Amino acid sequence: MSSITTPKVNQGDSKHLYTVIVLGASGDLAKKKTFPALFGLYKNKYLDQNTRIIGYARTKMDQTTFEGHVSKYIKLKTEADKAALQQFLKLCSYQDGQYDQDKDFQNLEKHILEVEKASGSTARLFYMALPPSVFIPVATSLKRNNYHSVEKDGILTRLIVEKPFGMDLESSRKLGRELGALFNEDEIYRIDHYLGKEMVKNLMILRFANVIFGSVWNRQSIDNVQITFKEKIGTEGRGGYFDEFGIIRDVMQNHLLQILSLVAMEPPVSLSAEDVRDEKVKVLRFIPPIVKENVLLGQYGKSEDGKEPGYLDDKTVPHGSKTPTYAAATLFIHNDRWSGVPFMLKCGKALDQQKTEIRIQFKDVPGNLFTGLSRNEIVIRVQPNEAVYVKMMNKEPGLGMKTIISDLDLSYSSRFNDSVIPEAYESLILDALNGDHSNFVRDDELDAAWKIFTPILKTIDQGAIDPIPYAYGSRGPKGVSEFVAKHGYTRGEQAYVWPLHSEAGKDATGKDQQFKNKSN
Ligand SMILES: NC(=O)C1=CN([C@@H]2O[C@H](COP(=O)(O)OP(=O)(O)OC[C@H]3O[C@@H](n4cnc5c(N)ncnc54)[C@H](OP(=O)(O)O)[C@@H]3O)[C@@H](O)[C@H]2O)C=CC1
Ligand SMILES: O=C1O[C@H](COP(=O)(O)O)[C@@H](O)[C@H](O)[C@H]1O
Repeated sequence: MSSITTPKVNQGDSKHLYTVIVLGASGDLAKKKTFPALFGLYKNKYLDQNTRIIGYARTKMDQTTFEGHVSKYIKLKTEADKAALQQFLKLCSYQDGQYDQDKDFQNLEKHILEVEKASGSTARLFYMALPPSVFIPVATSLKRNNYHSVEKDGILTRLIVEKPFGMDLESSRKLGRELGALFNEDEIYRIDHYLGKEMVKNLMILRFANVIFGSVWNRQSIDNVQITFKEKIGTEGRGGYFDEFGIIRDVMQNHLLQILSLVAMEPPVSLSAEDVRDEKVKVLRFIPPIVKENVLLGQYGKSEDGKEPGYLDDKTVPHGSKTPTYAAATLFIHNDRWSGVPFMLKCGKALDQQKTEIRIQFKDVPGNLFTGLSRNEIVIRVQPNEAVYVKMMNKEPGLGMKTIISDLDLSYSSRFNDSVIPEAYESLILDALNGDHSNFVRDDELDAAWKIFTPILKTIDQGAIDPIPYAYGSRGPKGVSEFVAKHGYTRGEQAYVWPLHSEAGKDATGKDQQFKNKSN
């Protein structure tokens, strides 16, 4: 049985023991992602057992309430997990304070110093799980009251920053300038949690460690690429926040574009963070801004049965808002490898299913030896049910020479069933502790990304594109199939059913359902 690569066991930066300070510790992100990820690392011994965790936020909480908050989303499967959580909570403490008061950050400093004295830690990782409005005030207060350097005091400081990194090119640059005046680029870790997902991290290996993929990864062989993000849930509970941003800023400009850059970049000189990020920036700079003609927007309404509310039914959403909850956009990369190949990014909320996938569709087979062929596709399923499958034509078993569509299927659940896939946040926090920037967004990468999206976002913000309504729980707005077809995606003549590798996937005769497919 093969095993997937697990992060190297490293107790943080080799010579440093960390105190992790979570700012915004009372919030949603901290409770749903940050604390569970820190616990996951602790439990699996990727975090030094002497690491200390301090929460900081405005809400007043005693230790018991804080522990309840830390534990709320931690899943405990075994008795050993329960025991580990009790040990983990002993490492956690909380301090309340405002986000713009020096005296409160001085109190935090006293708390950190006490913790450092007791644990012997020599490095601080500040994790900003905060809304963008307090981002710079907090960074300024930290720099004034809690910043140390290895050179001056033997203490290392690192800062993890969460998106959104601005609203457009201008605001992102302003944020970058203000943050850059406080911290060095090598102290900043901008999180795009999609870069911590197993299948996104797998992209470089698939591309650059397989000669069979490497040699066809270009415009000569590939017809079009789709990167799709679908969520079943709507904006429930965060409509007010979401309305300021819309789906393009929420998902497409960051998560999907990061995936695109890994799919499309040239091989890096080495796996070093700077070499990888140099290539990602380079490919983004070959992409001109998205034009209106290559965009389709949607906004969800009530579900067909009327049970699920529409986006505009949310009282926190401004009346008559045109904010898109669905977007499809086609980008082109004007370089030798990709010229003319459409990269379609699609994302939406309140859709028929949850999935994130990369679908690389190849050109038609030249000539007319066979008819009714479907195109080859490489599909990389990021989530759920991680998989890589290659759709290909095969001879239908039996007498005759009929073709049938089939697949080479690498489903992680059956191939790597003894391996645990780490949560994206676990992987990224470990990288930050280890000082590895490869899977974090560099400032010039951000700049290149905003250049692609800012003009179309301005057009959308002016209300110049009406979103097409779609029902909650549907495939998206009418026109999506035509949109992808316009940019070259062909569904093929043969119906394709995945046999599922289970009894449910067999028909009455015990044959895989796949063989019931109609072929030429
Ligand atoms: N290892 C694994 O896990 C494997 C799983 N499978 C599963 O088998 C099933 C079929 O796989 P696959 O061949 O890749 O998918 P299909 O080719 O059936 O369809 C996928 C693509 O076509 C689009 N699409 C779906 N329905 C329509 C429609 N009615 N009109 C136009 N476009 C449509 C989808 O778009 P959109 O998503 O945007 O709606 C998507 O881009 C999937 O559920 C897949 O996950 C297959 C092989 C291996
Ligand atoms: O950043 C975001 O991502 C989530 C989806 O993340 P996932 O890991 O669950 O796929 C999305 O729901 C949210 O709107 C967005 O801000």
